[in-house]
Amino acid sequence: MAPHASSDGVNGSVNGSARQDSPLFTVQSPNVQYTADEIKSQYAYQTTEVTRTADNKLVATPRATNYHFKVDRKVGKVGMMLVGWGGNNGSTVTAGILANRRGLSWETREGQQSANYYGSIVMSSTVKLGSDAKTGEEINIPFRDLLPMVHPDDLAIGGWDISSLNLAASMDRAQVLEPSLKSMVRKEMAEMTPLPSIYYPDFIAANQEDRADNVLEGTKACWAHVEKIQQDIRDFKAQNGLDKVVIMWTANTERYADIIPGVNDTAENLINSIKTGHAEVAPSTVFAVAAILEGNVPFINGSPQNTFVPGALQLAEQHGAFIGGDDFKSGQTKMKSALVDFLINAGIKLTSIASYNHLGNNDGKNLSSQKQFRSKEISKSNVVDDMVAANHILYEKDEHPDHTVVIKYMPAVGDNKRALDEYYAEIFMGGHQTISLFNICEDSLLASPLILDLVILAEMMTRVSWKTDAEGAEYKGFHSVLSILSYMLKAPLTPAGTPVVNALGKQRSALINIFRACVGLQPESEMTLEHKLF
Ligand SMILES: NC(=O)c1ccc[n+]([C@@H]2O[C@H](COP(=O)([O-])OP(=O)(O)OC[C@H]3O[C@@H](n4cnc5c(N)ncnc54)[C@H](O)[C@@H]3O)[C@@H](O)[C@H]2O)c1
Ligand SMILES: O=P([O-])([O-])O[C@@H]1[C@@H](O)[C@H](O)[C@@H](O)[C@H](O)[C@@H]1O
Repeated sequence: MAPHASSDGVNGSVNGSARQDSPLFTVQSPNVQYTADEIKSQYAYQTTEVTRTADNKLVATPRATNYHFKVDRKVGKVGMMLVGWGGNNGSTVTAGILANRRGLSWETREGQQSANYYGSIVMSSTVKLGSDAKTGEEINIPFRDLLPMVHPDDLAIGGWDISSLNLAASMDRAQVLEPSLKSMVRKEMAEMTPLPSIYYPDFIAANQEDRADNVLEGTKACWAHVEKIQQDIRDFKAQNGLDKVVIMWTANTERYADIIPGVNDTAENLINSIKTGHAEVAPSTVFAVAAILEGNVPFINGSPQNTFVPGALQLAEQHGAFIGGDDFKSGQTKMKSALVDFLINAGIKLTSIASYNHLGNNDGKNLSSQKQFRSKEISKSNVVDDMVAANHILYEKDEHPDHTVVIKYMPAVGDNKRALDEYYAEIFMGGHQTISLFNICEDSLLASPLILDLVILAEMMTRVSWKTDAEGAEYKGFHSVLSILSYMLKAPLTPAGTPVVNALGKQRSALINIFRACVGLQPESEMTLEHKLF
């Protein structure tokens, strides 16, 4: 088959094909074995265990835990199903894949523009592999070459929307892409039509009702909805000959669901609540349950609502299903998670963070409703907690900077969100530093690459397994909650009882170093002793 089968335009899907794995590098080590199908590694996980003495002194003890990792090298054919496919993000990421797949370039006011995957950590960032044996210079490789990952060009694309517009009309409605580019993908996009979806009006803003003309019967959860979504997944897989599907929620932000004992607090209660049509089960939770029960269908929540109520979390763990979320970290918050990390680690005491933004797209329209805004306010506000808590020199226990989040809907600016931030800090000897940022984020052009990274990395994790050195230990998958995805998310979901890390640098290092461990490589320490000890 050609590297990328042209889109066959089947409703709800666009065909793709698998790309074979030809590694850019191999690791020469007794701890790493390569076969045609697998990479197996033995890895000494180095940590430092800290204990406290009776007189409150700390004792640090190096520890090494041996793990065995196994990577399935066969990527197979992968599909991405977007909930909210007809939205700004959904139509933009779809056009982006088509343009890259065909190697398009188009005329803009600034001249000729070629398709790219800028903003994707997988496709457009590099990582340090090591140093040249002869010259000592850094050797950096594309992130995507760390492990055999699906190429976004090869993704089959499908999904659902409560709006019936085909993807060409959705692309026009989004007003994100250049007309010259749109004209080049219009025909293919026009052949893509979102599958009808479930619509429970109470969970999104009332101002969304005018686009809800592609909805399944029923305005609250029912088991038929779960079964219909599962059938849609199976049909999509069959139509495209897929080995795997990843589902991404990029539909509107929902209000938070109340956590109600007996309703959504356990897996059993949640399933029963769906079966009995309880009104407090959100569409996003119904999609998550359908994906979890379908099996081997990772479900990622790109929006801030609490899709993963306790019952959904328990169900995912019971089924060993991968879930991840919440809320793409695309612009204002991504900048914040890097800047706050830098300032506090530089010993500068942030005392106030004011984050305002206005935008004019449909996301902004939905967020103009208080309940939906509240979901976003929560995800945008918690992003500094871990960095503040880590520095007890600057902050007393439970002390934190003032932090406010304001979002206004201003239709005129469309998808080109204006983010205005002020960071106010105490510095040496009573001084103050004020950092004022004006950040025009083209929201969908920043979020679309994150959708690809989340899908590619979630699929990658379905092909990674691990075991300990224990006698008779069996390989198994990572925990159901994919906290490894946190770099792309504002409010990273983590396994119960584990810490939430928002610092952008730590998130990226964790992702890279776990992938390095899969091929038996220790983290890059950046010590470069070879340049210091001679
Ligand atoms: N930079 C960003 O764009 C960004 C960043 C972080 C989070 N997000 C979140 O991503 C989501 C999508 O953003 P967008 O700009 O594409 O918004 P959008 O409003 O353009 O698209 C959302 C789509 O979801 C559809 N929809 C709503 N309810 C649905 C349902 N139950 N089933 C299927 N489809 C449904 C709508 O019809 C719409 O087409 C929003 O929740 C937003 O908060 C976006
Ligand atoms: O990722 P980020 O730029 O901090 O946050 C964004 C918000 O500022 C914006 O108001 C909202 O509409 C987007 O969905 C996104 O959540």
